[in-house]
Amino acid sequence: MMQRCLELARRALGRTAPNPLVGAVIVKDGAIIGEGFHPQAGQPHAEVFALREAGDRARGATLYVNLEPCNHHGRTPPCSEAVVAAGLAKVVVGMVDPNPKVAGGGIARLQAAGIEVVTGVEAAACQELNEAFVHRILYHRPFGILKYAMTLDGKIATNSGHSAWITGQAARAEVFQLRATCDAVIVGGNTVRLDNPLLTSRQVDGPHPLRVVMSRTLNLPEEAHLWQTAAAPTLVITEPGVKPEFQALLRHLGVEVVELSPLTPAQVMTYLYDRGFLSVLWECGGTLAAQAIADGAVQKVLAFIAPKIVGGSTAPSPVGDLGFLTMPQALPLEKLRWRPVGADLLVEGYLPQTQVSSLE
Ligand SMILES: Nc1nc(O)c(N)c(N[C@@H]2O[C@H](COP(=O)(O)O)[C@@H](O)[C@H]2O)n1
Ligand SMILES: [Zn+2]
Repeated sequence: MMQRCLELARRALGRTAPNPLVGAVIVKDGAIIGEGFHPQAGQPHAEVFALREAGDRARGATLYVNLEPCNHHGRTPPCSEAVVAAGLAKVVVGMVDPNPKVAGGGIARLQAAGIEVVTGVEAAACQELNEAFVHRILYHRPFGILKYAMTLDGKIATNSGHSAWITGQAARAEVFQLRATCDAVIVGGNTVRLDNPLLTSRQVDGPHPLRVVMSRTLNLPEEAHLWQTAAAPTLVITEPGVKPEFQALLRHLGVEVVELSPLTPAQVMTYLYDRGFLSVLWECGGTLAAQAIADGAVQKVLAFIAPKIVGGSTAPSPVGDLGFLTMPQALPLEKLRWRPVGADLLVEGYLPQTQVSSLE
């Protein structure tokens, strides 16, 4: 039943920020009598949809939900009260809500009403599904994912800068899917100049991430796909007073332009946090990727590795200079996983939070 909750919750991937992904199932006499998921911030919570479907049959039933029912008045009223009012006998919870406004209060409210509560069911899967929400709550920043594609000899382009395509169709399809789950995708000016990317999820009805360009100089081509196609919203972040005429042109083309000082990954993440973002995908070149890592703006790394060798002594690599001089300084990835994607290999891992923030 908890797996079913996670399946329902995933239907809203990429659409709930700043809220978590939540699914709920109500079971009575071995049969599902109500289901729901949280579709979007401002909309009812998953539990409410499940309770609505179950109606009066919810009395004496069991609710399964991957996140503790809320116990506060936010954009919506507390689910704990709705669960108590509906007369449920038992609630099975995947994980406690790290939101300080909830943080065990929902469970305590249910128990005080005589409802049996079981917690920690499929806890690891529940934590992983909402890793961005948890990170946002704990660190007051969106969850950063660095994704890159490289050859087996560690190059993201040839000596001359040519990079299309390193990986095959299956890996590229997986990246489109990944973009659909993230709230923003960030590149630097160099990527716009060299690759002219579209940065959408390629899905007809979206969701698409907000496409963010960090550019100190605004030396960007007027004809870039990002502003010549209305495929998804675009935000250009630069420093105060840079090229006001080009800024005006971008705004005229429907691009949002924001000035930040200093223009650093840390500052950009704080800005995106304030806008309510949960997850940010770094699809940038090596220089910006290194800055993002050093600023603690990357929590997870997704490396697509193509089984080919391109060579080249000046061919770029995915992460630029981190200022390390000895191998023991290298950042070890944790919770490593790998799997084939078509003819390529995807390696996933997490940067240790303490080690990275000590670089700041
Ligand atoms: N248990 C649970 N189910 C859902 O469907 C949810 N969206 C949440 N979210 C929790 O409540 C906060 C948002 O409240 P409002 O949507 O503003 O009322 C969110 O931060 C989570 O703590 N929980
Ligand atoms: Zn709720």
